[in-house]
Amino acid sequence: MLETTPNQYDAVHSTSTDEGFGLVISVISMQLINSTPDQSQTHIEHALALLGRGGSKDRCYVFEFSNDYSEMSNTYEWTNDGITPHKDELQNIPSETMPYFFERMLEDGQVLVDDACKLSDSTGGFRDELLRENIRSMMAVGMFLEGKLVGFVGCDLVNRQTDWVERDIRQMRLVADMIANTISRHQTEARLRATEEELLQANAKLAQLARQDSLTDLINRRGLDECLEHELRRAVRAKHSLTLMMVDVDYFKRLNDEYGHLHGDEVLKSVADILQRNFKRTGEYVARFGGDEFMIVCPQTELSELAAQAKKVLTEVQKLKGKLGTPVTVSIGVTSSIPETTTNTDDLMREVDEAVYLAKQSGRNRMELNPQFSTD
Ligand SMILES: Nc1nc2c(ncn2[C@@H]2O[C@H](COP(=O)(O)OP(=O)(O)OP(=O)(O)O)[C@@H](O)[C@H]2O)c(=O)[nH]1
Repeated sequence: MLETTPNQYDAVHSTSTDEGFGLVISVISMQLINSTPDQSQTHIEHALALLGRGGSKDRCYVFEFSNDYSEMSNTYEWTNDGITPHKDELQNIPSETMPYFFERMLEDGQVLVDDACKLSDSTGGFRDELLRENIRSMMAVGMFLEGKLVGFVGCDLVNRQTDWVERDIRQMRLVADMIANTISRHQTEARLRATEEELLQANAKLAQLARQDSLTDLINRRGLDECLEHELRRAVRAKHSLTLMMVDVDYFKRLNDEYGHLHGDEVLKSVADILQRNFKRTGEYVARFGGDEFMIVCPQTELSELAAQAKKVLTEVQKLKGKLGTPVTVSIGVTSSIPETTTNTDDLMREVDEAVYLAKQSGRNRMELNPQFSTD
């Protein structure tokens, strides 16, 4: 919320003196310099209000041109009590509807009208628009950025007339410069923020890619290491069980050799899909460990439930033959425990590796628990 102190009020009621106007300008300047892009609307409108009240104007406004000057829009407006605002209806006004105004603004950088009733017929649509809004006197002063006209700041007197003097133009030009700089600074800051946001998103995407296996879209070995470490620490703290399951495609090298590498890739993707569908509870992670090996981390799961899930995986993988045309099976090793504070992820990896080895030795296409967790 912007506050105007009693001194500032005194000042805005006395801008007919240089001293009064100087004070108003310094108030406007201070507010605009300190404003951030999200305060832009409030602060620029407040600057227009100070300008309007000080100079007993009825309406003060900012218009911004499109890059090619084909149209202009009223972007900020202040109106005195009892004066109709026009901002909403003055959007994307084509320049060809007011050629007189555009030509004067582009050539002189300002348009001054002491009395709209005295404008000649050659001013066409511009005079008609002023009279339609009951504007007798108006002044518009160009806003320039690096020499380019980007819009204008203006004011109207409604149903009353004045002869603008040099001091009025000078004051308006100062405000126009300050507002132009503020808009430009806010646009630059907004662009900077957008770039920062893009960079953050790109970094997040890179971080995600660094943890993702490109063939299966599962998390990769690096991602698995992070998840397993995290879940292990959680299980130790909460004293609950943690299960690690390894799924290894049987005779995958032979499959590659006989049917080609691309076919091998299809097998890996299909197995990954099956695993993802079967292990998607909160805290469960499916990772491609490398080559034809997958790992699943399951916190707090009953062994009997895991055995059922593993059997389901074995069955679904066998059924891939229908889709892929070649027999596919996997061997599954499982290790599960309530970890000690001294347990580390290498321990779990070694245990699960032993379980898979056992499954391979015992004929493949089966699941083995690490012997110390026999379900018998
Ligand atoms: N198509 C394909 N093959 C891969 C990929 N990564 C690794 N491989 C192959 O996977 C094969 C793994 O073979 P092995 O480790 O000998 O295992 P296996 O033939 O499945 O034997 P068992 O595990 O004992 O049943 C190797 O031939 C690798 O070249 C991949 O991304 N795509």
